[in-house]
Amino acid sequence: MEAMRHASTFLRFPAPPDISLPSYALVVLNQRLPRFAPVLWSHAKLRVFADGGANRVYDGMPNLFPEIDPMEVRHRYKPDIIRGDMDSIRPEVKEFYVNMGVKVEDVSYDQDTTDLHKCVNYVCDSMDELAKSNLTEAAYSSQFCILIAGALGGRFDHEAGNINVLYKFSNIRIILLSDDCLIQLLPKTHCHEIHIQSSVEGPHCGLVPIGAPSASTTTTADTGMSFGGLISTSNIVREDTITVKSDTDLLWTISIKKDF
Ligand SMILES: Nc1ncnc2c1ncn2[C@@H]1O[C@H](COP(=O)(O)OP(=O)(O)OP(=O)(O)O)[C@@H](O)[C@H]1O
Ligand SMILES: Cc1ncc(C[n+]2csc(CCO)c2C)c(N)n1
Repeated sequence: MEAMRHASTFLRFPAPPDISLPSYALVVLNQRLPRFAPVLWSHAKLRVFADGGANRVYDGMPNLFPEIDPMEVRHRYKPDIIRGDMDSIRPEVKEFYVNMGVKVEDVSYDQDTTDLHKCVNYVCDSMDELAKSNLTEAAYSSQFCILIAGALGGRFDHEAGNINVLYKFSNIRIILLSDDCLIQLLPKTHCHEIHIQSSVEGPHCGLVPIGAPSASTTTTADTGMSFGGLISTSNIVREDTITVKSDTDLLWTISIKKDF
């Protein structure tokens, strides 16, 4: 079985010279903007604000650059699109981005999917176009990922909806991020090789079987896990590379360091 490689090199600043960064899109949600948002922004191929996520960049990005005029900062961080049901973006924020020429797409006719889901659909459609023009299918699927800023914290229904998007799009690498941790899905179709970036992440980590119980998950040892039974939380990363193989899809989570 083919090993899938994971490495949160996108968090490292400056970008490591010896390792190529994955090609990724950035989606900003309506939750506290991570302090490392400018690092994620700088290498993103596509930048999308999910509805009220626009308010977070408009209000929060200037705070990360206190020495620069707030309006100048806002002009520097211009997204490719703002998409969602448009019930959270403030009118003056919408006007600001529309005046900059940003497309604002109201997709409120769909009341069965969240704004994050709608943004992931947009990224997939855009990347299909890019893939056709630029990359081979294999290179595209192995390298490309979607980083979701502001996916955790606050309302649990939103967090659950965000995690559900990982399962709905299990064939795409999607990484949920907050200031404190990241979460991604490890599909059972692959064995996984996680290369820990110890300057920016760890040591706390977990493997959580939310969708279905696991009769066998192998890391350093072999164990069964189930939600309601044993789950692997409050672990400490002890190796540079973690390998995981399971008979069920698992959530991988690791803490993000406070001081990088
Ligand atoms: N507290 C939160 N925690 C995690 N994710 C959030 C939170 N608040 C919003 N989000 C994410 O940001 C996206 C956009 O948020 P926004 O508030 O604009 O959405 P919404 O669909 O209007 O939500 P609501 O349910 O409040 O009407 C949501 O789809 C969700 O993915
Ligand atoms: C069973 C069920 N529960 C809740 C909603 C409502 N809902 C889910 S996503 C969404 C859009 C939010 O931006 C809304 C309103 C639904 N449709 N079906």
